[in-house]
Amino acid sequence: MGSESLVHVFLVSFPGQGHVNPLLRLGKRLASKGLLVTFTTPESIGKQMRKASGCSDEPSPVGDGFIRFEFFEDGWDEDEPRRQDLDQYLPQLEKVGKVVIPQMIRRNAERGRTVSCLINNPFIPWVSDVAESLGLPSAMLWVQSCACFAAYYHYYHNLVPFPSEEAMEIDVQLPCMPLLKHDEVPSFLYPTTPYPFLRRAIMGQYGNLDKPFCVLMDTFQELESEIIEYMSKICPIKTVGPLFKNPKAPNAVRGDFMKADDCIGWLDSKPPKSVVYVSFGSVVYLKQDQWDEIAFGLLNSGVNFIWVMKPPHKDSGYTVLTLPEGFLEKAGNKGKVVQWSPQEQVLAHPSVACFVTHCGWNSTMEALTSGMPVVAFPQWGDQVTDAKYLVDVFKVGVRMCRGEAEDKLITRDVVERCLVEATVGPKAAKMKENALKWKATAEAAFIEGGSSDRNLQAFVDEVKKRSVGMDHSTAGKATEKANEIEVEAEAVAAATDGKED
Ligand SMILES: O=c1c(-c2ccc(O)cc2)coc2cc(O[C@@H]3O[C@H](CO)[C@@H](O)[C@H](O)[C@H]3O)cc(O)c12
Ligand SMILES: O=c1ccn([C@@H]2O[C@H](COP(=O)(O)OP(=O)(O)O)[C@@H](O)[C@H]2O)c(=O)[nH]1
Repeated sequence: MGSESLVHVFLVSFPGQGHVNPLLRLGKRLASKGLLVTFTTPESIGKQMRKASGCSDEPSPVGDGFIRFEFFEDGWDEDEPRRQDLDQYLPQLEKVGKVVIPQMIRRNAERGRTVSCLINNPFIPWVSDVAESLGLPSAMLWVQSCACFAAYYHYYHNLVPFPSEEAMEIDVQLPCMPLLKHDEVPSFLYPTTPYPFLRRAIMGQYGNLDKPFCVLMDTFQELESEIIEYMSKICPIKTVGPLFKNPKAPNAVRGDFMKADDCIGWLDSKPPKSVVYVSFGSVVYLKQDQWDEIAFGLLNSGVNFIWVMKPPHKDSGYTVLTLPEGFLEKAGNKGKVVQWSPQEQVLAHPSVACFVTHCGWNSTMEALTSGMPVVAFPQWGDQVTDAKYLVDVFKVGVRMCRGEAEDKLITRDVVERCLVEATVGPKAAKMKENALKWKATAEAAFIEGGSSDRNLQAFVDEVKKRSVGMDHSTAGKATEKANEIEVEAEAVAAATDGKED
């Protein structure tokens, strides 16, 4: 069957690695169940994805369906530094997206690829408005834990007290969740967060939560059962994780912004469970003094290690981190420093003993599903909550810090102690045992007939059902509406021409 005759879903992603990865993985899972999937995000990132991962606009076969990429211009010059400022960039994306997404959908319909459903991830809630205005169903993929979803929900609706300027250090009790200490609540909710724009970006989604007919989540029933059950009564949640596992399409299509450095050959040469993998994800950037302590901690502990040292974005304002003098020589063949790693492969490798992680939700799911114990080094946002769960609830980790808000230098001795604790002795063995249990539970969820697979199938069936109900007049209406929007946009562009800075 050609890709034209398939039900077509259109995925719109916020341009961050931690957002693209889970949405693209969802796209691959949907394609493998027989849908045509178009994935879009701004061209600024599209360019990087094409170069690093070979993403193309030609449909690639995935299982019974296809996936293709179609990027859009966000209206700013290639090297516009304002992209680093979300308070400026998010409104720009919304302004442009509300015009260009309907145009893309119309062009697709004209080419025989009528779109049946729009799916977005957080930070771009206006995608549901676009869907609504076109008469299309929409869904949202939540890319953090259900626990964090619940925390933000209760904050947004003022359902329980959160830390405030009057009472900074209060603990937070949410239904069906362990008590969160004040610094275990997603840190964007602290009154003192240095990232209020990320709080606004997340909260935007809650203002629009009545629009998507389904909230998909990259978690699984058995991992967060009580809170999933609780929140399911309030929101149309479907857990579909771990999304990075796709039995029918391993690794074919990827969305990395940077090409991964090869380190698998090096890992192959190391003994089983002898390597510590250290990565802080795609956005966290530590300070130089902390970096130095980690470097010495790694050297002093004598472990083998792979350490990801991602260069900062040129407009981020961060100064490039350096390694202590003589570090690489001292580490010799014991250590490998890379700019970007093939993380899924690294976590699956038998030589790796533990993962020093910033506890981003993607990394958290990848670690659990790979049966990998962690050393938790959270910084901000959901990371501090994920760290609490990894250590106290899932029991697969040791805690190395409590987050950036603590503003505490973690010394080399502490780094060394945590590395030893996570790799040798009875505590390490127990954590590994727990991690392997999570791996098995995750596998049972994503294989055919598991909880996540059933939820995904139910979602696909629902999209198909709605697309049948959506006769040509609805599709025609979407095209008509897109035309109207385009005419309006042209008028707006003409009226504002030359008036913009
Ligand atoms: O890419 C960004 C940007 C950004 C800024 C400018 C620009 O032009 C493009 C992007 C800002 O904040 C982020 C925050 C993120 O938090 C991360 O989001 C994940 C998914 O929500 C969580 O799981 C992780 O813990 C958390 O670290 C992840 C990101 O990818 C980003
Ligand atoms: O060297 C690296 C570092 C990270 N990742 C991937 O980048 C994503 C990071 O997402 P996460 O939610 O963990 O953190 P964020 O970058 O959003 O803070 C995960 O899927 C990782 O597998 C990777 O492939 N190579």
